[in-house]
Amino acid sequence: MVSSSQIEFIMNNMNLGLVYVDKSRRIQMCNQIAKEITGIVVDAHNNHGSGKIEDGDIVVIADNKLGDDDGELSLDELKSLNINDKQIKDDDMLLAIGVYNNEKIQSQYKYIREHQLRVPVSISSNYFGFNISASIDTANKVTEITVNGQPNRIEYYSSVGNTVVIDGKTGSIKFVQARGYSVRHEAVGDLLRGHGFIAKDVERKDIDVTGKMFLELFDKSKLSDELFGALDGRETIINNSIYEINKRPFVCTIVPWREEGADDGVFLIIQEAENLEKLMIARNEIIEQMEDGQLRESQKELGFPEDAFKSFVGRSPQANEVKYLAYKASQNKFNVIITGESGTGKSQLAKEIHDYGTPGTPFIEVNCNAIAPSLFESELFGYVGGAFTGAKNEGKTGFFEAANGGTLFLDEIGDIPLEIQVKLLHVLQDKIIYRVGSSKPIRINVRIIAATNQNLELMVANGTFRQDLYYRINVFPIDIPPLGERKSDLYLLINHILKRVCNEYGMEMKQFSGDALNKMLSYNWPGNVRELENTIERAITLCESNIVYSEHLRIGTAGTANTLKEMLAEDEKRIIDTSMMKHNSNKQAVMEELDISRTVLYEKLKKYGIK
Ligand SMILES: Nc1ncnc2c1ncn2[C@@H]1O[C@H](COP(=O)(O)OP(=O)(O)OP(=O)(O)O)[C@@H](O)[C@H]1O
Repeated sequence: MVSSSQIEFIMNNMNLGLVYVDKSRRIQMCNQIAKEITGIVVDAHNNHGSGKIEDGDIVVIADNKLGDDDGELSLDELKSLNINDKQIKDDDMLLAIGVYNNEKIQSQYKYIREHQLRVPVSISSNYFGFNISASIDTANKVTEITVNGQPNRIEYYSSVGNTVVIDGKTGSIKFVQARGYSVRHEAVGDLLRGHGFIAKDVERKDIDVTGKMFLELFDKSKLSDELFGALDGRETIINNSIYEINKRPFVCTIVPWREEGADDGVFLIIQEAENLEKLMIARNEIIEQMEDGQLRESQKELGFPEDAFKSFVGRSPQANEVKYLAYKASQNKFNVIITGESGTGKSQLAKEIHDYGTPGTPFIEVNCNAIAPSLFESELFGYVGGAFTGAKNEGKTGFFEAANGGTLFLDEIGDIPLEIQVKLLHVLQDKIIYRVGSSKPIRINVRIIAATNQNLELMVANGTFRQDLYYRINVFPIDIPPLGERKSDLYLLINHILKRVCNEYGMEMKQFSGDALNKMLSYNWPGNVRELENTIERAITLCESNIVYSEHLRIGTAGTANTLKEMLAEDEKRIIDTSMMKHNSNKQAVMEELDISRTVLYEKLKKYGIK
C-alpha cells in the first residue's frame, strides 16, 4: 500500500500542477507546482517584505498593453503618478517612472500605439539619484526594469504589467513584480488603488490554500466555468487543452472524480504553456511511461513476459487479450486464424507471433487475393521443369517449401479458390505436398497463420468456403477488435506512429498540439490503424514547424481515394492546403507559388472547401 505521505511526496515532486476541487467549489488539495506556476507562491529572486505603495514612493512600470493583465490600469490610476495625458489610450505600450501621490514631481514616460514593433522600446533616467531603465521587447516578449543595476525581467505571453516600487523614505526596493501577480491581486492597477502586496521570500513556499473557494484564488474564466460544469455533472472534454488561468495560458486537463463513497470532485491538471513544445514532449513521455507501467502490470496479471508483443502497440483490455492469445499461440505450433477489419493489424500480429515463437525460421507471407486463380497451385506448391507451358526448366520452389520449418502466412484466406481449398486441406492433414507435375511427396513442417476480414462462417454457409478447411484453420482464432472499440490504445499508437514516421523521414521529432490530439481521440477511425497511419503521415508532411496542429489533420479523408482521379484530387487538395498554410492564406502568394490563375485558385478552393 502506498502511504499518504508517499502520495504527498509524489504530488509535490511531480512536474504537473494538480488541484482538487470539491463539489462546493472549494480547493481540497493543491500541490506545490500548481502553487508556483499560478503564482500562489513566488519563486522570489528579488526578496522583499509585505506592504503597499505609500505616498512619495517611486513607481516604475513597463506595461506592454495598457488595461490588460495589469489590474485594469487606467488613465485615472496613472494620475497618481502625475501622468495626465489624454493621448494615452487603452492597449498602448507604456513605460513610466513617477512618484506616488505627489503633484509637484514630474513623471517620465513613453507610450507607443504600434504593437508590432520588432525593436525594444525603452526609457532610462537618473531619477532622484536612482539609475532606472525600463524596456519592452515585443519580438522576444520580455519586459525588464532595472534599478541601480538590479534587473527584474518578466517574460510574457500576451500581456504583462511589470512594476518595481522604490521606498521614497529609505531608497530601498520595496516591491518587485513576479509572475502570478493576478492571483495575489498585485497587478500595478491594484497596487495604485491601494491594494497591499505579500512578502516574497523562501519561507512563503508552503501557503495553505486548502478550503479556500476556487474563485478566491483564480479569476472567473472559461476554465472555471468548465470546471464548475464538470462538478455539476456536465460532460467535459478538457484534455490537454489551452486555457487561461489569471490571464496566463496553461495546458489544462479536467478529470472528474466519481467514486462511490467519496465526495464527487474534479482534478485540474495544469502545466505552463509558454514553451508548448518542451511541455508536450515532457507530457507525452510521462503518459507513455505511465501507460507502459500499466501495460506491464496488466501483462504480469495475464502471465506473459514483459518483452512479448511490444511492437503490437496497445494497452486496452482488448489489445491485452489479443496479445495474450498471440503469446499463447506463439508458444505452441497449432494453426492460427486472425480475424478483424482491414487495417487492424492482422499482418503485423502474424509476423509477431512468428518472430516471438520461432525466431530465425522462415516467414513467408502470401496475399491470396493477389494471385491469379490459375497460378495458385504452382505458387503454393511449386512445380518441376516442364510441368506446364511457360514453366521454368529448372522448376520452382513453392511457398510451402520456402516456409518449411517456419510459418506460412496466408493473408485474405477467404480469397482462395474452392479447388485449391481442397488441396490445402490435404496438406494440412497429411503435411505432404506434391510439386505440380511431380508425384514425389515432399514432407513439410509448416505452421499456418491465416488472416481474413471476411466472415468465413457466412462463406461456409453460402458454400464459398469449405467447412472442413474452416475447422482445420479455425483451431486458434484471434479476433482483433476495430480501433474505434479500443480507443484507449489511440494515445500510444499515435506516439508510436509519430516516432516511426519522423525517423523514417529523417525529421526532427514532432509533437501534436492538445487540439490535434483531441481531434484524433474523438474520431472513430473506420479505417483502423492504417487510416491513423495515413493521417499522421500526411499531417507531418503538411506541417512545417515542430508542432502538428489540428489544422494539419485531414481526418476522415486520408486513404479513401481508390481511383487515379480520386488520388490526384487528394494530392491537389493537399498541395493547395500546404501552400495556403505556408503563405498564411495569402492567395496572391499561393497563385504565384503554384503558378495558377486567380480563377483556377478560387475554383479549387471552393471545390475542396479550403478556407
Ligand atoms: N497494434 C499495432 N501496433 C503498431 N502498429 C500497428 C498496430 N496495428 C496495426 N498497425 C500498423 O497498421 C498498419 C496496418 O496493419 P496491417 O497491415 O497489419 O493490417 P491488416 O489487418 O493486416 O490489414 P488488411 O486486412 O487490410 O491486410 C501496418 O502498418 C501496421 O504496422
